Amino acid sequence: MKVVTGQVMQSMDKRAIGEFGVPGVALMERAGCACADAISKRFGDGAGRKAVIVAGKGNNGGDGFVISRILSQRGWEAPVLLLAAPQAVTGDAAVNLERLDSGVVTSLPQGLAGQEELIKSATVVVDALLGTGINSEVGGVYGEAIDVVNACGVPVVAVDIPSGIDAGSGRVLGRAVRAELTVSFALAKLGNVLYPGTELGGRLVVADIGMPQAVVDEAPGCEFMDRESARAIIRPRSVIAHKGSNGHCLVIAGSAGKTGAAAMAAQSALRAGAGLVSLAVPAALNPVLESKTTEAMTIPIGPEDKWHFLAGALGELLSVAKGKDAVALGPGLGTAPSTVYLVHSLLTALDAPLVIDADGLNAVAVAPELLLRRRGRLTLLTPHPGEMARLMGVSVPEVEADRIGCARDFATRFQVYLVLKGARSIVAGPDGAIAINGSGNPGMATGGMGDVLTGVIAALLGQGYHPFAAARLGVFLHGYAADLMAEETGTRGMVATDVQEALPRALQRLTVAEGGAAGTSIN
Ligand SMILES: NC(=O)C1=CN([C@@H]2O[C@H](COP(=O)(O)OP(=O)(O)OC[C@H]3O[C@@H](n4cnc5c(N)ncnc54)[C@H](O)[C@@H]3O)[C@@H](O)[C@H]2O)[C@@H](O)CC1
Ligand SMILES: [K+]
Repeated sequence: MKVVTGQVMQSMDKRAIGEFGVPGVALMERAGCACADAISKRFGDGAGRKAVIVAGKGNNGGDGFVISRILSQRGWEAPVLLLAAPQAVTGDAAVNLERLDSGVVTSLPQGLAGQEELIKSATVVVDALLGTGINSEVGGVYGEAIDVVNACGVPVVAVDIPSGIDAGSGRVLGRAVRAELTVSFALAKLGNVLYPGTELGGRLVVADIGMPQAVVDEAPGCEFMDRESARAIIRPRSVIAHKGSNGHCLVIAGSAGKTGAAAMAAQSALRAGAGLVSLAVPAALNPVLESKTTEAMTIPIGPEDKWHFLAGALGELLSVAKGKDAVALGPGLGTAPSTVYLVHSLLTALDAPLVIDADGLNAVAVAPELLLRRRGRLTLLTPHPGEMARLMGVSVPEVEADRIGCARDFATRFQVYLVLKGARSIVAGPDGAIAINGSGNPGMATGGMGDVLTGVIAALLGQGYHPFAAARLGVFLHGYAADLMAEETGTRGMVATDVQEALPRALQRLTVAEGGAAGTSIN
């Protein structure tokens, strides 16, 4: 599913109207109608139902006027509380304001004070205060109105996006409405799918409002990874496949106390469909990993009494890496200076597609310019916000304030593919392309989940997926496996090996056709 910024959506509206001759009032009619339909579907129709529409003076309010008219025709009582003088309403919104029966609209330029009882008596409150036109922090009467709506205890349906959310980032501009359902138009906005906006919007429905297909197709946006997008990437496995044709991955991982990271990365690569997995570990750890893993082949590297990799392991590792289809570097490596040195040498010497995580990233952060010396070889990094901050030399809050910007900036500057992990992981390509992952849940906020993702992505790279496809499918599959686990056992107490073991089921669900896939509800 494509998602766009609020600004892109506004220019799409202009293009549809100016270039394709679609009247703005027709777009508004379909937008209002889609909201009314969603409300009817959720609450039914007929007498005894009351929708209180809280409207601003822009086109978001205009949609609210249409909703009032349509619900009234369906037997609802649908009063409009307009936070402006009627003469402040212009354009398509004014056309729809005039179409309302007298007595339906109460003009309240001073705010909602005194309307609390009416609002509390509603079946549903419709939030039509602010949409993509929001241009500053919300305060004054709009801010107070948002507080009243949030305090009323009645289900709220947001028109396009909860009022107060920045459509380009999902940020709360001062304060924002909390809705149980959001009906967004033509395409979802970034603010509908990124936190905290996505959480405040509740369930999201994206409605077709008759935007010309060319306008939709040509709009610059990014991909939101949902089941459909994952299915479009995933390739069927050949019935005559053999272990050699499903990719041989090498995992370079482990140090004292971190054998689990190595085991999970290797095992997850197998669970994500790798044909063969070799696991190179510091020699002293080999007995532990021999018993921890069954299908993966362990390769002891370096002196028998060493619990971490030494710089001198380069030659051994390069010969082990020969002929491998993908290499995963980093899980549980530790940060011993000689290991960091080894990672730097491997960066410039390894030819196979390379996924770097965890301590591998900490080593890269010391000298990120080494990435540029990989000269056209494929590199994929999977930092969490802390690692991203170290890679960029900025603070974690700076990363969190602009996750897409940071991911894109690093990926284009260092010509790598990058997954910035976290709720709604961001995938960035060296050309600046962006995807946002839609799967996953808070149960994943535990140690080892990153090692599982590294294994999954390495397996996909090894099977020949393009790195941007491997990263997008990998993050979705990883989160989707966790979602399947959560369906069964909830999110508390979920551990990384649970997700690892659910990977085959997630793959199976994504490759078996789903009946009745019509509809655009995404969560
Ligand atoms: N033809 C179109 O452009 C269509 C637009 N649609 C609706 O129109 C919305 C966008 O409409 P607009 O561009 O009129 O913008 P909005 O209705 O989102 O709000 C803009 C109005 O709010 C004011 N405003 C901005 N930030 C504010 C703040 N922080 N506090 C108080 N007031 C603030 C602006 O001065 C402006 O008057 C979409 O979200 C969607 O709901 C739909 O009807 C589909 C068609
Ligand atoms: K709204």
